[in-house]
Order: sequence, then C-alpha cells, then structure tokens
Amino acid sequence: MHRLTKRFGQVTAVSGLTFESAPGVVTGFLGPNGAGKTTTMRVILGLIAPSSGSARIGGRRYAELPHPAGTVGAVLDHAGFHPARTGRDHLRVYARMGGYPDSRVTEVLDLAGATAYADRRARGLSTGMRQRLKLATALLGDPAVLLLDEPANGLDPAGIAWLRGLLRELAGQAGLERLFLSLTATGGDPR
Ligand SMILES: Nc1ncnc2c1ncn2[C@@H]1O[C@H](COP(=O)(O)OP(=O)(O)OP(=O)(O)O)[C@@H](O)[C@H]1O
Repeated sequence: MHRLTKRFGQVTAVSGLTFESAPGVVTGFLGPNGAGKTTTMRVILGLIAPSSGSARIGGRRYAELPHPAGTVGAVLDHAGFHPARTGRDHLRVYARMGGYPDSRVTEVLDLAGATAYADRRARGLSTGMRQRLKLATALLGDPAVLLLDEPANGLDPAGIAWLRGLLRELAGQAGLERLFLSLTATGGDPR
C-alpha cells in the first residue's frame, strides 16, 4: 500500500497510508470505528478507486491479477446470505462460479468449523455461524491472500481462539506464499 488517500466528499476516510504486509504472516489493523479499515480493504479489492496512492498485491493491482478470485479471498462484513438458502447452497454457487468441485465445499466447511449447520437455512443462523460461512467462502479458491474484515465479529471466546489457531495454521501451511490481512476495530488480536 503506497500513500493511499481516499476521500468521500468532505470526509477523508484514509490519509496517506503506506504499509507493506509480508508474506507468511498475519497482519492486523487496529483502529476505532470510522478509522478507514474497511475503506482500505475495498481499495485493495478494487471495489472503490483511491483518490490518490495505490494498492498492490504481489506487485499488481487487483484488477491486473491473472486469477483474482483464486488469488485473493475476502470476507467483507456486509457480505450477505440469501435467507432461504443453506450455507452449503451458498458455497456451491460460489464454487460453481470459481470452477471448484463440490468436494471443495465440504473441505472449506470443515476448515471453517461450519459443517454442523451447513444445511440449515441462513435466516436461522447466528452472527458467529454466518461469520464462519463467510470464512469458508473466502477459503474456496485456496487463495494466497486472505482479507478479513472484522473476522472475529460474533464469535464466542472459544471461536476467537479457534480463529487465531486456524489463521496461524493456514499461514504456516503455505509458508512464504500466503499472506493475511485482518482488519478489526474491536481489539481482537489475530495473532
Ligand atoms: N461510501 C461512503 N460514502 C461516504 N463516506 C464513507 C463511505 N464509506 C466510508 N465512508 C466514511 O469513511 C470513514 C471511514 O469508514 P470505514 O468504514 O473505512 O471505517 P472503519 O475503520 O472500517 O470503521 P468500522 O470499525 O466502524 O467498520 C468514515 O467516516 C465513513 O463514514
């Protein structure tokens, strides 16, 4: 990230942010509500254009990546589920779009600890359960980069401990090629 500034009208959401996130480590952002964490993430994903500065992943902008969906997995806080669909159905739709087999859906549900309620309709799921399904969705393409916005939201203390362990494990597995950027306002230390 090089000298990112993002303004929305009169509001400066991010001002001159420069940082580098090293491969193989979990990088966390801490900041109060409105500090610009989500905005930074949306710029990285190419969802909004920076006012100035640039965001690169492995030297390229998101839009220039040869396989963006397979390279970067993201959990955005507002990502929704169709209330009448099950978590598994939701994942199958994304798997089909990404060209991944249904067996990968089973794997990521397991990785995210969401297998037990994968066949329940989304309308009846708790915040923490949805959070795990979002994480499963982000893991579908076995991405080298994971961007997680408030990943611990809604998780109980055991869930937060589990999430830390999972992130550590995933970062370790892929060695130098995997990188995580986790953003949180709540003091949830992703390490
Ligand atoms: N689309 C938008 N239009 C106008 N202002 C925006 C928009 N998106 C964000 N902002 C403003 O930019 C600032 C940073 O918002 P952002 O959502 O990035 O903060 P955050 O650090 O993720 O906060 P939180 O912890 O509450 O999620 C806030 O003042 C917000 O109101």
